[in-house]
Amino acid sequence: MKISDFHSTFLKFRRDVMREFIFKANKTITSSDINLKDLPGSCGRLDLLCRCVSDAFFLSHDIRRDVIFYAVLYGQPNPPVCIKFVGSELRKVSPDERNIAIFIKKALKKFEELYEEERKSWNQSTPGIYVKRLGFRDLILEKLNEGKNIYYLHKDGKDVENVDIENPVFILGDHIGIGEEDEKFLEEIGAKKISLSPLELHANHCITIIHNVLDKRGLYGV
Ligand SMILES: C[S@@+](CC[C@H](N)C(=O)[O-])C[C@H]1O[C@@H](n2cnc3c(N)ncnc32)[C@H](O)[C@@H]1O
Repeated sequence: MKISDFHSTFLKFRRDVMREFIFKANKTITSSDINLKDLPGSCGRLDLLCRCVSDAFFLSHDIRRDVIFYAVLYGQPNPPVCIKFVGSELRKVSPDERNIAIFIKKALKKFEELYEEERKSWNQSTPGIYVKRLGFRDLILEKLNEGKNIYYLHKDGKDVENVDIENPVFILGDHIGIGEEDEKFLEEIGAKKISLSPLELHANHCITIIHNVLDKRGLYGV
C-alpha cells in the first residue's frame, strides 16, 4: 500500500476526539517546597503524578496535542489544588519525571503568589500549565456541564473492548485509589466504570493503554 493510500484510509476512519484525564493525587504536596530528590516520599508520590503527565502527552519525538490532563492535589499544606496541562500549548516540557516536577513546582509557586479570590480562576504558570483552587468533584461536575462523558477506570469495571467511548473524560486514582466517597459520587452521576485488565495496574500504565485503545479506534483530536 502506498503511503498516500494509507493516509486516506486512516483519515476515513479518524474521528476528532479530545482525550481528557482527571487524576486524584491524594497525598501530593500543595506547596512549592518540592524536594526534587525525593518525589515519592516528602512530595507525596509526586513521582507517580509526573509519570502520568509523561504518559499522557509524550510520543516518540512528538506530543499529543489532543490531550488535557488535570491533577487534583490533596496533600498538605493547602489542598485542594488543581493543575491543568493542555497538550496543544505545552512548551519546553520533556518526558522525564524531574523536568515535569520542576514545572509542577512552578505551578504551585504561582498558586502561592495569588490571593484566594484570584485562585478561583485558571492562572497560567508556564505555557500550557494552569492552576486553580478546584476540588475533584467540582471539576467532574464542570466536565459534565460541558457535555463530556465520564469514564471511571477501575479493575472491576466493564471490559473496555465492549465500551463505546465518546467525548471522554477518564478518571484515575493514585496508589490509594479515589476513595469510597468519591466512588459513590461517580456512581450517582452515572459515570461508566471501565476495566483495562483483570490485574491492578499503575495509573500511568492505564493512561498508556487507554491511548492505545483510542489510537487503534482512530479516535484522535484535532
Ligand atoms: C494502583 S491503582 C489503585 C489501587 C488502589 N489500591 C485502589 O484500590 O484503588 C491506580 C488507579 O489505576 C486505575 N486502575 C488500576 N488498575 C486498573 C484496571 N485494571 N483497569 C482500569 N483501571 C485501573 C484506577 O483508576 C486506580 O485508581
